[in-house]
Amino acid sequence: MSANSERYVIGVDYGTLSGRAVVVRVSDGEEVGGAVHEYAHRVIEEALPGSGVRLGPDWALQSPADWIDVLRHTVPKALAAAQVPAEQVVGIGTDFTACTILPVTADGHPLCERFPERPHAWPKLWKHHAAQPHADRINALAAERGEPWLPRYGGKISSEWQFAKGLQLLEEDPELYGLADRWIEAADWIIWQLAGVETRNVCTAGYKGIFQDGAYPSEEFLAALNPGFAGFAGKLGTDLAPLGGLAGRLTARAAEWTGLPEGIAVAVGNVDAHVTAAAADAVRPGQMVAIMGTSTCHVMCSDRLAEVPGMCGVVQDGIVPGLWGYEAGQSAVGDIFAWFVDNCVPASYAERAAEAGLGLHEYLTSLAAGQKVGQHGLVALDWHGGNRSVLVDHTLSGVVVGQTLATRPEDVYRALIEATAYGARTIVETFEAAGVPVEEFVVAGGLLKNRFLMQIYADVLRRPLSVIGSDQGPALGSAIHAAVAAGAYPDITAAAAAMGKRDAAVYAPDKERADAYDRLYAEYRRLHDHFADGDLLHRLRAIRNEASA
Ligand SMILES: Nc1ncnc2c1ncn2[C@@H]1O[C@H](COP(=O)(O)OP(=O)(O)O)[C@@H](O)[C@H]1O
Ligand SMILES: O=C(CO)[C@@H](O)[C@@H](O)COP(=O)(O)O
Repeated sequence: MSANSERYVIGVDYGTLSGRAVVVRVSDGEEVGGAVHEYAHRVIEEALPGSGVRLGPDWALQSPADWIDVLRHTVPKALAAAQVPAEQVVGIGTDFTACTILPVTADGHPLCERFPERPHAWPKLWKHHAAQPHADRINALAAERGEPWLPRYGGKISSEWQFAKGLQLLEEDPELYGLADRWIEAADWIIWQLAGVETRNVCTAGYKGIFQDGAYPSEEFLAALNPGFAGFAGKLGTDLAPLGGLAGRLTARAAEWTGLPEGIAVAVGNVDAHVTAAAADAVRPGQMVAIMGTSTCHVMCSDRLAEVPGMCGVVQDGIVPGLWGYEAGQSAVGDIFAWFVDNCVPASYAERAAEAGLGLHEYLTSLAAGQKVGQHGLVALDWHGGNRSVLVDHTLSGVVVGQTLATRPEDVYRALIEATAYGARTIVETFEAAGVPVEEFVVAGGLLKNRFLMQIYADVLRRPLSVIGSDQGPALGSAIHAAVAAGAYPDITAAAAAMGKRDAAVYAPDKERADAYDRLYAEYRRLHDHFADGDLLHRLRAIRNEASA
């Protein structure tokens, strides 16, 4: 095929701090150009932009204007970097963090445009954890009534999800709740902006919107939570669009933002984690893909339906049509290392790192890598951002046990990395115990760059790690969905086989280290089970909240 008859697709990935676009060749998945745009407002955690209105603990918001800026900046830059004429682009696909969700009017305008001084008018980012009390009530009532959907979510829904955040909106700002004609995932809102039509994708509706077997939780259930909540599902959508489907065609307005031709295919919205499975060509049953960045998401297709305790969810067609899609997760992974580096390392370390020409992560890693397994005498719980799986409790918090006067920053840094690996092993073991085998563990995401960390995971998990062949997994995955929506491939599996990239067994476990880690993992599990009921950690959280109210 001559260069100017090649077809290309654009994948846009909306992350926690930035958005990126890649231009991808349809025939083989080659990424020919890309661009990143940092959100001007980053994560809004302390005060609202403009008004300065203070936010409570565990709040995390984003700005929709930042998302449009990503389209304006990254797509033209990525096209220029790729030296691909816009006329050769046949489709665009996007993925978002989930459940990043916002109240909008019937024509799609975010309420924060009209009410910028009201916290509940803004999109709540996935890691907004202030709806935990609402999630607790939903879980308690669902368990009491034996709601059939609850086991599909491992026995508990998360405070990150649509219903918990929606109930918080109703109870803390009922007037805004009334003004919100629609309550929509950012994953679907961005498609509305691109294609001019409101669609709801199967993936976010199934995992974050409790849509199971063709229905949301009943009006009766919702009314029992709060009579004003009875009609909440009316703000969602029941006509769900399949993954890889065509949501619509690029509007003139979106063509102007992006420089792309009006009328090209816009793929149905999707989630960053779930699209990455296609990017790694890992959409067959038993291939668990761990997307390791600020948080870790574990996604896996399976041909069997099982109730895995503490999983985020199992959704029919949730990753690719025709299979059950499972998701589990760890709320904070890279975020824990970032917290440590930002708050717990003395200036002398920063100086030595700078002298060595290293960042603090790399410097601490180089020091930690010289130790034997267990030499630091520590075991930690990776709960600094709460526990998504398998405990589903965001009011749990981090624990480090075994510190002495000899404990050094690199010891704690290594213990925190190990804790996240133990958390991943807990998830894998829980799936297998529930009858859903994990046959291959595939890693994607920003933490791949830390080879020492990857080796710890291989040793702790006692299994080889396969690695995605792209450092822009979600954006590549979105591009693959765009190719399907544009009709270039019959389905996601075929497109993933042609365009996705994976190297098998890149990290192999070392038997001696794996044996040593078995002992430490047993200690982690004891500590995990000891603190799992949240008795002490919940009390501490309540004291903190009272003191900072
Ligand atoms: N060398 C490193 N070792 C371990 N963690 C790192 C390293 N460099 C960055 N991080 C962490 O990786 C996370 C960013 O991951 P990335 O995949 O780029 O982001 P995102 O999850 O937002 O897509 C941050 O939380 C940061 O603390
Ligand atoms: O919750 C999900 C997927 O369901 C993720 O979007 C969320 O953890 C955010 O992921 P990142 O840490 O931004 O990669």
